[in-house]
Amino acid sequence: MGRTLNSPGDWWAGYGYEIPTLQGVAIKILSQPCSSHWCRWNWSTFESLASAFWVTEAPHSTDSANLLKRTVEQCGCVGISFGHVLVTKLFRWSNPSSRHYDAIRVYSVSIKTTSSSLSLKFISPADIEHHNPLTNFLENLDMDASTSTIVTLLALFAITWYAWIRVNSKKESSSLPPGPRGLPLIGNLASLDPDLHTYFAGLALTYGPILKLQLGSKLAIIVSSPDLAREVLKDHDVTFANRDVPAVARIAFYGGLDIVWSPYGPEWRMIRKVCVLKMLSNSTLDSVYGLRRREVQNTVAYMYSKVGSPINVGEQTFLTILNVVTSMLWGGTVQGEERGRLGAEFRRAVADMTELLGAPNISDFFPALARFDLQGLGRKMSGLATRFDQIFDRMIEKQLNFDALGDRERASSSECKDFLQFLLKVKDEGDVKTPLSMTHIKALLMDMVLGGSETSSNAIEFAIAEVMNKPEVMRKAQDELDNVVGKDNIVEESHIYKLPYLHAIMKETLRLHPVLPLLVPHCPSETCTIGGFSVPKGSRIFINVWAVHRDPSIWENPMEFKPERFLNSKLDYSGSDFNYFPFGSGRRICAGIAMAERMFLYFLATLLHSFDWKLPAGEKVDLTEKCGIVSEIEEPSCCNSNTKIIQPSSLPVDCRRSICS
Ligand code: HEM
Repeated sequence: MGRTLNSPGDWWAGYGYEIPTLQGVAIKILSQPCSSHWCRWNWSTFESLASAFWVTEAPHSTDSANLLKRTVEQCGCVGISFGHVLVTKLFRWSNPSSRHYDAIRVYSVSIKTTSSSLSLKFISPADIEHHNPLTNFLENLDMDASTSTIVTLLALFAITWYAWIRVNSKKESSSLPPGPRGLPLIGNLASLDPDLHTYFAGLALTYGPILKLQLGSKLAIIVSSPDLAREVLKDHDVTFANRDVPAVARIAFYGGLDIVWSPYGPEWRMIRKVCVLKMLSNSTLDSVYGLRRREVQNTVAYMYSKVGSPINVGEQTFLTILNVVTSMLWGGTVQGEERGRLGAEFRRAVADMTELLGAPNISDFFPALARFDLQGLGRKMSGLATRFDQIFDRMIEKQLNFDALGDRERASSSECKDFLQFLLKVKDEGDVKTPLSMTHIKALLMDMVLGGSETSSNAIEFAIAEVMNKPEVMRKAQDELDNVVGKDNIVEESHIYKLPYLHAIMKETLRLHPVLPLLVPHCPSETCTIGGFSVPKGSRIFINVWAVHRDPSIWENPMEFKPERFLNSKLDYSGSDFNYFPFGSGRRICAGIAMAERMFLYFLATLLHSFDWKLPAGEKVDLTEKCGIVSEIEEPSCCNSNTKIIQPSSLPVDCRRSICS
């Protein structure tokens, strides 16, 4: 069913030829660009449009076929009749009084071109609508010749464009990664499990290391192998350095003006630089070691007062980290009586927020429905965000009043003591290119409170729970601490660099429990090829670091908590090895690694050095994970449950130091 035209200039007007229903086609291969108004397309345009072409029948008579041929010759350079233009005109020439053509049908053709030949392959007419709506439409319109030509041209353009889109979208969908078949409209939403990381890992076993899910109108791509993670986060780092911002994140993070959700660009660079330099760099962290020390010691004192009775380790850890973060931000902490009450309340609010951030939301899958907030997640997030906003407002006001009261020395000092003060100073100084607004400042505070507290405290809680389930690991860590710190000394941050086994515990904890198991979803700014598959611009990319960290082809006995595997390993948190990247990799790697590492090691070292921890005989901590965007232990390691008691054992037998506070 094809015909090849071998030489430029060769042309063919078939009449009832090759395909019985095809009555006539005018083709002339253009060897020269054409100047005729009939033919606006030169050869290269012709080539580029070739895959989305339309051929139109000539009028239904031998004469008109000849006329067609003659006309083509007269025009000198008419290519394949683009849709109806030629035919319409020809028909009018052959029978100017009639507006009726009884046999016009449109067939789509796929045209393959090489430098000197053009082959036409007619797609079965049965597949194609016989009464083309455009033709009918044109027939029924009462137009003069020039209007008709304009309308025809416009329609033609629309058809060509539509065909081009269809051909491309077909091409695109055939090159997308594999994935489970979905239902019309909702795609795979019906089968989506809220524990995304385990659900995705299960799917990867069937569909391979890159797969797709259609979530309403949103395409999700899931990557679960080191090689493909490298392609996304290293080879195409810039393209994937964007975020697909969930609707609830816009609410919580002031429209996404923070570091985590900002699109890649100068504004993101500016706010990230400000935070990293002035809050999260090693030199700033060194300068505020006193704050960490004070908070950790306060927590130890609190635990000491509870020796012999159960404590909620997760809550205490969270509060310690939160106090460190807030005292770095604006000098505020929660102490005394408020500690238990506010700690729990604050923790719940932060956990609720991160849970909402990871929750499947119809507003994301069908953005047109976002304004209805069908699941009420936006409303919930608004309520939580307002509480934080009020705290930020109070702190900012306090800071501004403090400066206005004329603590001149402080106000004029270039040495800003806390981060909020520094941010307000940067805002007032006003960088013209990328100014920092009050909304930016609040968005950054939200990043630090949310990003800084729950991630680190959940990781520490996982570590304590794992260590408690493996008394031999606890013993080794305590032996190392006794050797380096001494039994009756207090752990200082300077000790942590001499504790390889403790480092190994941290790495192993983040291997088995990367607290952001799918990182923060990335989003390509343009369509890209990953693992040979097309990953369309705007899709939501989940990198399943949790699955990579448990891949038996990479890790021996991956489910076992075994810090020793890291003792002689070069793996670190830099994201340069895609077998292990709990903090992500590339441009959007975690901005708080230095702080997380210090807090984790210093706090865990202090807890293990200060107390013996034990579970009731025969008990194990259940480490089942629950995951929004951040994972946590499903059943908190808490005192409320009779079965999961974690306690520092009572003095004088078990407190490991003579000075516990
Ligand atoms: C154990 C603790 C932590 C872990 C495991 C962790 C992990 C991560 C991960 C996986 C990402 C996303 C990377 C990506 O999308 O490719 C991230 C982003 C981020 N983290 Fe952390 N994080 C921790 C602690 C912290 C702390 C303490 C802070 C700051 C106080 C922080 C601030 C941030 C920020 C601002 C981002 C966004 C970076 C960007 O998009 O440019 N994180 N973190």
